[in-house]
Amino acid sequence: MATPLVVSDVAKSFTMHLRGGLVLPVVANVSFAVASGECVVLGGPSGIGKSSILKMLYGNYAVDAGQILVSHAGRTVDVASADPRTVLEIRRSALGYVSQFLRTVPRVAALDVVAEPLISRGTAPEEAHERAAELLSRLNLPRDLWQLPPATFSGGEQQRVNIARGFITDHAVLLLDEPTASLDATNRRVVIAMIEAKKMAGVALLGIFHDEEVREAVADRILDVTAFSPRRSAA
Ligand SMILES: Nc1ncnc2c1ncn2[C@@H]1O[C@H](COP(=O)(O)OP(=O)(O)OP(=O)(O)O)[C@@H](O)[C@H]1O
Repeated sequence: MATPLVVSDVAKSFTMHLRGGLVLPVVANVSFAVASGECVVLGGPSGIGKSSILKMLYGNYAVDAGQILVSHAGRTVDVASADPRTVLEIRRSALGYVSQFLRTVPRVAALDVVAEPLISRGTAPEEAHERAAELLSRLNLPRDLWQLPPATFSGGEQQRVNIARGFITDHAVLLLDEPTASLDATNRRVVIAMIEAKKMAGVALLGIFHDEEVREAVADRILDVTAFSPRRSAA
């Protein structure tokens, strides 16, 4: 079976157009792979480029160089050079992402927000809603919130909706950007167990976790992003 995620020689810099075109190099020569059933955690100090790496992998940020190979169902796609339509297709079928904050859509109920990725992959709405309800109940989201749009939910409630939405599919690769940052200890433990279940199912996980307890519990390997920082020698 092909390795689900292979990153090779990726580089990224930001050009600050409002600052006379100042170029800020963020990472260079980023090379690593995440195997099926493995959870790799991106480490290193604040501002070193951890979130930028996740955003490039998900196709939110363009890359200056390198390849981001995602394998799924016998084919491999390079997210770094894929056209937008292919990126959307790979997100739907193979590449999941739990961002730090939920992007709420007005007037869409929490249960529908969570069920949507399954429905868009062809699961019957009833079955998708059942699965969404299971996840929301596992994450202790009060049942009377399920039919409400999450816009007015607390930070931790929104984060749990976001986690449920990200975990509902069986994507081969799952990117996690501080999914437990706003959670209490009980729900952090639920998320740790959900990550363990994904590993058992053979998913390749790559995440950022500032919480040490969570990091220790889930990480098979910590990858220090300082090694990819072009600014490290200047620091
Ligand atoms: N869209 C952007 N435009 C310009 N600079 C950016 C942009 N996104 C990130 N940066 C810069 O890139 C560097 C890396 O930021 P990034 O958010 O990836 O770091 P991080 O390691 O995830 O930090 P933290 O742990 O604090 O979240 C920072 O210097 C940041 O200011």
